[in-house]
Amino acid sequence: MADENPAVRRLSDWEPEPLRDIADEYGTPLYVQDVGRVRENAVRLREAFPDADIAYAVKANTTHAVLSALERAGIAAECASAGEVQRSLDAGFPPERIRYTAVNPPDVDLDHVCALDGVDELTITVGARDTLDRVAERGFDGPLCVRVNPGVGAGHHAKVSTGAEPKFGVPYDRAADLCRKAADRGFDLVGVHAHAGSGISGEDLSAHRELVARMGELTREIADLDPEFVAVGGGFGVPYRESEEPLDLTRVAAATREAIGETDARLAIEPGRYFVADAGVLLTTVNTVKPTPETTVVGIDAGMTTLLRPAMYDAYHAVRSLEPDLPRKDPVSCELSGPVCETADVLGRDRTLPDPTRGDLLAIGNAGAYGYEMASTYNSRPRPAVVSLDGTLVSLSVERERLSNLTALERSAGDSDGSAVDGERDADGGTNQW
Ligand SMILES: Cc1ncc(COP(=O)(O)O)c(C=O)c1O
Ligand SMILES: N[C@@H](CCCC[NH3+])C(=O)O
Repeated sequence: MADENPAVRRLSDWEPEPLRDIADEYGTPLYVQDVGRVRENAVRLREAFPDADIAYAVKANTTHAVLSALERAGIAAECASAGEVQRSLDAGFPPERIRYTAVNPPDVDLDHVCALDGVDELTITVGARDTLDRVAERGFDGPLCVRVNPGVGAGHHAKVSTGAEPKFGVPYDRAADLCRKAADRGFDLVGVHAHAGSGISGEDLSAHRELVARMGELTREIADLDPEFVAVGGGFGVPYRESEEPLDLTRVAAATREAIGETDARLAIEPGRYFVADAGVLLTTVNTVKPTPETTVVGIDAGMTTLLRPAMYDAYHAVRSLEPDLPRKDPVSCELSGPVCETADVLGRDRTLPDPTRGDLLAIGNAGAYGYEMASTYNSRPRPAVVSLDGTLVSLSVERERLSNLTALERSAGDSDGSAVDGERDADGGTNQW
C-alpha cells in the first residue's frame, strides 16, 4: 500500500492534468500551493517531535491559506517582522502562539507590535541589548526570549548560514548575562533561541548537534531563571534533486534530544521550508526555443523575479514538462532562461526536456518555500498569481499583479495636494507603514 504521508513529494508525483487545468484558468507564471500537503508535513513534524513546541517560520510562505491551515493544525508562528506578525494575527493565530524574532527591528515594527491588542501574550525575541531597551521604552512587559549567536552555522549556501554571523543574536558567552539582566529589569524571560541556518541536510547533523548542545548548556546555566523553552531554530532541509534522499526526521529528533541533555525547558523548533517547499510548484510557459552551439535556450515566462533562489544561491529546482506524451522528437539538453535582462536570470542549466516547443507548460518543483515570498518587480515585471489547492478545491490566493500596480505608488513632483501620503513623515516624525 502506498505511504499515505510520504517523507517527500517529488515533482514527478504531481498529477499533470489538474495543473494544466489550473494553468488554463489562471495563466502563467503561477505558483500552486497544495495546502493538504502542508498539513501532511505538519503531521510528520509532530510525529517526530511529539514533545516539542512547533512553530512555522512564516517567512517561507505567508499566503493566508497556508497560515490559516497551520494555525488550525495548532502550530505556532515564528515571525521576522511586524508585517509577518500582522499576517499571522489576520490568519487567526492567537498572540500567545506568535513569536516575533526581531532582527535590527525598525521603529515602525516595534511601534506596531508593541501597540497590538494582546501584545502581552506574544513573545518578543531580542538579539541585542538595544532591542531589549527599545521594547522596554515601548512598555512591553510580555514574554521575552533572548536570541543567542551560538557561533555555529550551517545551511545549503553561505548566504543562508546564520548561526555564526554577528548580525544574529547575542554572542554566546554574553547570553546568560543578558538573560539575567532582563529578568532583573522585570522582564518575563521565557526562553532562549538560536538558529544555525537554512537547508540542513541529513548527511551531516554535526552543526545541528553542536548548536543544540550549546543551547542545552546555556539553559542549564540559567536554570534558576526557570526558562520555559529552548528554541533551536528551523533549517530542516528538503531534497531539491530527484536523487536526494529526504531528511530522516526521526533521526534528527533523536539527535536533538540527545544533544540537548537534561533540562526542564521544553524543546522548541521553527522550520519554515519543511512545511511548505514540496507543497508548491511554479507553472511557467515556454515562449522561445533557440538552438545555439552551446545549448538550446528555452525562454520561459518565469525568471529570477518570479523565483530568485537559482540566481541568489545557485539553487537547483527540478523542472518537468506537463505536456501530454505526444509523439515528440528526442529529448534535448537545454537552459531555462527567464525574461529578465540579467545573466543570472536562468532557472536551470543542462536540463533535459522532451522536444521543447513554444506554448509548452512546465512545472518547477519545490517552489513552495521562499518562492513567491522573494519575488520582485525588477525590470517592471508584475509578480505572479498564487493558487491554493486543497483536495479538489482550487482557489485564487494572491491575484496576479498588473502593470498598473507597479506605478500605483509613484508620484511626480507637483502631484502633492499638501495632504500627507503614505511614506511621508507623520506628525511625530515616524514613517507610517500601515
Ligand atoms: C530565525 C529563523 N528561524 C527559522 C528559519 C526557518 O528556516 P527554514 O526555512 O530553513 O526552516 C529561519 C530562516 O532561515 C530563521 O532565520
Ligand atoms: N531564503 C532562503 C532561506 C531562508 C533564509 C532566512 N534566514 C532560501 O531560499 O533558501
